[in-house]
Amino acid sequence: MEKIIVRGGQQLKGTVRVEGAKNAVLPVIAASILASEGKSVIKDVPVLADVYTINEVLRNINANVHFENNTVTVDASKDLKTEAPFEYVRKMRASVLVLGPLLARYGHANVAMPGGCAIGSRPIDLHLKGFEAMGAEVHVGNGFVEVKTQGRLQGAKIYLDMPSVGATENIMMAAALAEGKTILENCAKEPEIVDLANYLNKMGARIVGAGTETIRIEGVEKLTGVEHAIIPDRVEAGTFMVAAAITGGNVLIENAESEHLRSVISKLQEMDVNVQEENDGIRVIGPEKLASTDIKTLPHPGFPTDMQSQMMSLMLCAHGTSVITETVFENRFMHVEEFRRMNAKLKIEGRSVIIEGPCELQGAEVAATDLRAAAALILAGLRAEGTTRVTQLKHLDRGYVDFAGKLASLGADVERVDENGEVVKPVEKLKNKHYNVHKVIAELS
Ligand SMILES: CC(=O)N[C@H]1[C@@H](OP(=O)(O)OP(=O)(O)OC[C@H]2O[C@@H](n3ccc(=O)[nH]c3=O)[C@H](O)[C@@H]2O)O[C@H](CO)[C@@H](O)[C@@H]1O
Ligand SMILES: C=C(OP(=O)(O)O)C(=O)O
Repeated sequence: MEKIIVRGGQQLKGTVRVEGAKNAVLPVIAASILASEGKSVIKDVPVLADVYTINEVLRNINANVHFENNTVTVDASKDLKTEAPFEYVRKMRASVLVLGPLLARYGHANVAMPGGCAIGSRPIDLHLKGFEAMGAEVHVGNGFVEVKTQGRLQGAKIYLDMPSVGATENIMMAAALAEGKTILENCAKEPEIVDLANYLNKMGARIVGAGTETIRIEGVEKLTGVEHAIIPDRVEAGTFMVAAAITGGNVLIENAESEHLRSVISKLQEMDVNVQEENDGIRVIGPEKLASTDIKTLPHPGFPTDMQSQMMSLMLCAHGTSVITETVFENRFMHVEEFRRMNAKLKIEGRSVIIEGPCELQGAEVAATDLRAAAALILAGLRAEGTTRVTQLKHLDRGYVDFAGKLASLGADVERVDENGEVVKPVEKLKNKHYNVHKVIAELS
């Protein structure tokens, strides 16, 4: 089994560059199948397992997809199939984002139901209610959700019970090709929603209001492939900000967009971390003594749930009592048990975790329970006494490009090895696993 081995105690110094955002690129790649003519060229794409998974979903429905030099090219101009099987949705819930585009373009989609995952039950009822409001019939059975409509979808007024990111994206993509006007209220305001709307508008869509509570979409008859560069990953940036802070280091996080990170910056400052906004990114200088604070996760612009476990690592090292309250997902505390193995003093009370810091963190063998927990355990390992070994790295590879390598370039004593103790290069491994087969097929055809 592969593991990341961290020997704690090094202060991180230097510059690290943030990749394109996983949570922006997945909906953008899904949206590319709305283009019935022209090629879509998506740039600044991170080399992540999730990107390969969404590419596979698209290939499986007959789109032509290439991924090279951080660029994904999609040609969806020929007729596509309208089904996405469970093997992809199981690996990555964002596969359900093909529902809206397929429904809007073909009047039909049949996608495996995503099911629960380590952070909560994660239903898609709001996506489906939106499609129904636009005239689609929804049928759930045998582990699949089938949506269909006679003729085009009809624009509608839709109020989301909660500002779901995925529902906002799926409905916005469907409405882009619907007949008439859709008004989507109480929608998600995340930067990734704005990136998707910008991309759709370049394709020919007519969307206004993305990034606010109300999005208005005037449906158009067709969309065309275009070029688009993905926004920087605010969660990867935030994770490196914590890495700098937890080691008392001094790191410039290049390409980090401070406007997307206001809530994270504000909490770090409350903890006495020095955060400086520079022209090319954000510099973070860790203090000698971290102050405690409280955090409540909320939809954007509130504190992001995807930074909750990393901030928990930092709070373990802060002086005083800190409280984290998770309001977005009902089960996103699986990492607490793993932190306890590292001598962390914390307890769960309902939807909150109470942390008594500073804890004398000790290196231990721990298992990642989800994507962000993987990063959080490695961050704690940077500060712990002794050696930490983190397993279950499939979670990490979903959302971080060579996390161990980037930390090592900042001076961390960290390496990723396989069961024989051989050093693993995750990016090359991913490329070899996924890319070559398709390259050969493309060259032969
Ligand atoms: C690929 C991607 O972009 N993933 C992000 C996206 O996930 P995702 O789009 O799945 O998250 P949502 O915003 O939809 O989920 C937020 C909450 O709404 C609930 N809900 C959602 C849809 C629905 O139909 N019914 C319902 O009850 C969920 O169970 C959850 O409790 O936003 C989350 C919240 O910021 C992030 O943690 C994920 O990293
Ligand atoms: C929860 C996350 O992603 P996903 O929605 O793809 O599971 C995440 O990025 O932290």
